[in-house]
Amino acid sequence: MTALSETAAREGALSTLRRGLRLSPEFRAGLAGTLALALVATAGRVVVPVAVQQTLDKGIGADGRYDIAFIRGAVALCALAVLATAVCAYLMNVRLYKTTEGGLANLRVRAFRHVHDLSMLTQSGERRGALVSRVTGDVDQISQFMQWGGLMMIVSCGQLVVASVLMAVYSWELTLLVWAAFLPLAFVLRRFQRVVSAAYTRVRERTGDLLAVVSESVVGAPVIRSHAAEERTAARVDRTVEETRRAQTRAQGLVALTFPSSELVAALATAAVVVAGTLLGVGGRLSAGELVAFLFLVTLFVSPMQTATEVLNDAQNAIAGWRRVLGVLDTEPDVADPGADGAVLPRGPIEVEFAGVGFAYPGGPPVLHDVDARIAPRTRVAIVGETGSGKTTFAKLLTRLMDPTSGRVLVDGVPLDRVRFSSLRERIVMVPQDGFLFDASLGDNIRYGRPSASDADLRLALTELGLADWLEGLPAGLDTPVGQRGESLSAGERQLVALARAYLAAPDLLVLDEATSAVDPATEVRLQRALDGVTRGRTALSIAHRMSTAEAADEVIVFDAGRIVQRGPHAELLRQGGVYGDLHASWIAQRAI
Ligand SMILES: Nc1ncnc2c1ncn2[C@@H]1O[C@H](COP(=O)(O)OP(=O)(O)OP(=O)(O)O)[C@@H](O)[C@H]1O
Repeated sequence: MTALSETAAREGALSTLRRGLRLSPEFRAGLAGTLALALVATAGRVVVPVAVQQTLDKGIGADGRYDIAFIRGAVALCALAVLATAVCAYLMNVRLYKTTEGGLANLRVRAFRHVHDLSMLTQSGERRGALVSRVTGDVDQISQFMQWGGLMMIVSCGQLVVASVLMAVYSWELTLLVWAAFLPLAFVLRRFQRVVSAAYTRVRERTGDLLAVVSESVVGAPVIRSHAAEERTAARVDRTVEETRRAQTRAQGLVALTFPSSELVAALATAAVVVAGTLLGVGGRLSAGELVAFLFLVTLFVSPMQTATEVLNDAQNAIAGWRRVLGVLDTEPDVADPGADGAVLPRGPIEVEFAGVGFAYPGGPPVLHDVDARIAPRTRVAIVGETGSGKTTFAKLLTRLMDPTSGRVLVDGVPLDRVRFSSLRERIVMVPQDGFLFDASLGDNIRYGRPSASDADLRLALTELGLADWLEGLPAGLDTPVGQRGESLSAGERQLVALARAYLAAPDLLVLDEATSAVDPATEVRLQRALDGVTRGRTALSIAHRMSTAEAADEVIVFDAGRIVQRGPHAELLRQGGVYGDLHASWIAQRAI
């Protein structure tokens, strides 16, 4: 599987919510206590209507006389209830914030780790910005619901139950009337929820697209400027902003429809209660105090119905967010770590074997066909071939960034997919064409290969690679900041850092994708020297773009249209001519320009 899982996208809202909540067991921590607080907070609210009813019916007599002590007691009870409700609501809020923040932080970490575990192919199936939004914006949506909507849901449900029970105590006929008015609305809301859910899923998708387009435009700013494509890019960003706005407006519009309908039903229910309550009162079956208390309770019953529309809004947004986060977490890494069951490679130069290896990118034609090759330990091999002949694909299979479609890759006789990731990443290191530098100091970037290395270790490594003079020439030595993605260094210097990083990591098999960018003669000499130092005594495969690398290698492997067509030392291949002869001729011609 290479695309992100679609299971979550097809799943119903409730099942997504259930699965999402199960994913973060932290949400359930201390839930009983929070619910108890919610119950007290809700129960406190019904004290006021009951006290009013008691005051009207018992505190004030029909003859106009009143019992001041009774009324004082009722008022004091109300004040106490209001205070208790406020304190419980505060404590409940604090508890919910604590548990949800903890749960969401873990969810973010898990989603982020999982993105890292996914293979390169899966990651490239989704735009980077959209992947980022799954770990950031989508989790934020969940957070909003968990901290406000979720709370309201708990309180509202409690309020609905308590208000209904108390209303029934006063008059079951009037309670039936209120329920009869609201039941159709609840039914309609439930159906409507599906439409709203789809609208919010679209909002989350558009937001992900927006992040992807904006981040691509920022990262690609130099290319955009150099091709004077600012207007085209701005138009693309504008279009995505507009699509996001439209999706948001539609979703909010749908939700807005629910609010007036619940207002309307509330007004109708209240009017019906007044009329029917008066009739019951005239018939002697309801006192004035009971009718007033009932009307209070109807307000308590209605308010959860009204907040339900806002909660629905939040819940839909959160469910859409959960769908996208689950989409990441449901995706099985197709290049999986065998973990503790896997093999650990013993230290020492590595032997590599490709046995009948074939590979096709998802949905594409085969790009490697039946590749057989054995590379002896400590051999320095240059891989050459026309562009698109399959060299990088070969290197990615060797470093297990992807698995072959057919055949096997073995290191020291062990199939690569049986080797533990920890052992694999320690023993086999790939230096990509443009080794990514982080926005930190030069020293920290080199240390990335071995975090425990001291400054003295770094200096020694650079000296061994013949780069001591280069380090001396830098304004702040190892503390020199390299800027974002290493932009403060030249392309050649970035390659030097990438080589030093690999040298410090001391792998036993080194796979180098030689950079194609032209460098000045002094850096070229340094690079050659560093390359020699890094590969000495190790099994090393270099995807060679320079003739000098092929000449210096023990052996050259020539790729053509996904097959190995020639193999041997440079001088012998030169004598043979063929594809290597043509490549060599074009290198000579390039150098002459
Ligand atoms: N991520 C990908 N998805 C689909 N096809 C790809 C992908 N990467 C490479 N290919 C295709 O696979 C074939 C081999 O590509 P590969 O990058 O291995 O060639 P290469 O010899 O390293 O080329 P170059 O010297 O230009 O880097 C090409 O036809 C390329 O279009």
